[in-house]
Amino acid sequence: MPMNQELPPPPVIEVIKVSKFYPPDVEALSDISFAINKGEIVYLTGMSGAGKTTLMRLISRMEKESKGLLDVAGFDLSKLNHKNIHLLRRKVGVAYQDFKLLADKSVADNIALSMEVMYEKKSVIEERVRSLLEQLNLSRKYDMLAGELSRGEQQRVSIARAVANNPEILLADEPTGNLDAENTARVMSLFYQLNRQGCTLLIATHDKSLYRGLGRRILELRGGRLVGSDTSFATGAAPVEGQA
Ligand SMILES: Nc1ncnc2c1ncn2[C@@H]1O[C@H](COP(=O)(O)OP(=O)(O)OP(=O)(O)O)[C@@H](O)[C@H]1O
Repeated sequence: MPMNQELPPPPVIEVIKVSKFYPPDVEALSDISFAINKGEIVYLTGMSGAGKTTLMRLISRMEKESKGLLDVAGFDLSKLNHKNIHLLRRKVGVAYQDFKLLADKSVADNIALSMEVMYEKKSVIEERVRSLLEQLNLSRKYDMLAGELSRGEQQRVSIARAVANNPEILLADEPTGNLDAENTARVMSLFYQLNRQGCTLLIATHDKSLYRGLGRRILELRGGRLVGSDTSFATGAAPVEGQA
C-alpha cells in the first residue's frame, strides 16, 4: 500500500467469534462474526427464537457474551463495567423489543430523561421531544402516562427515546412489530433521516417487507448461527427508502 494512502476507518460494530449459552444447555448464539461500518444500514433477520434479541442484547451490553469479542463504538465491551457503561450508552441508542418505558412517567418525561443525562438545556430537550412526537404521530400524547398508551404507541415512544440523543449507532429490535403501515412508514422514515445524518443502523426484524428490494445488507440468523450474511434482497418492488 502506498505510504500516503489512508487506512479505512475501523468498523463501528465488530463481533468476533461470539457465543452465548444459557443454563442448563441453551446455545442461543454460536460462533458469530461480522463487522458493520459507519453509516451502514444492516437488517438482522431470522425466525422466532433464532437469536436476534440475544445478539442485540450483547451488542448493547445488556448482557455479557459467553465467548468471543465485541467492539462497539470504539469500546471493547469486555472492559466496560457499571462505572463506565454510560460512555457506551451516550453513543448507542437502543429501542428494545419490550420497550422498557417508565410506566408512571409521562411520554415527554420518558424521552426527556434520556437527554438529561447528556446535560442538554431544557429548551433544547423540549423542542426535540415535540419534534420527535410530531414525526411519530404522537403529539397529542405528550402529557399522558406511558403506562396508559397502546402497545403501538409505547413502541413509538421507546423509539423516540432511543433516537433523542442523535446516537452514533441505533440498535432497534423489532421496531415495527406493533405498528400499522402508516406508523411503520413514519418510523422507517425517521431511521433513514438519522442514517443520512451519519447514524449507523442495526435493525432486527422478521418482517421482510421492511428491507425487501432495498439492496441493503442482511444478516440472517438460523438456530443461533449466522447464515447468508451479506446477502441483499434486490428482488420485488423497490419501495422508496425513507418516504412515509
Ligand atoms: N434468559 C434466557 N434463558 C434461557 N434461554 C434464553 C434466554 N434468552 C433467550 N433464550 C433462548 O435463546 C434462544 C434465542 O432467543 P432470542 O430471544 O434471542 O430469539 P429471537 O430471534 O429474538 O426471537 P423472537 O423473534 O421471537 O424475538 C431461544 O431459544 C430462547 O429460548
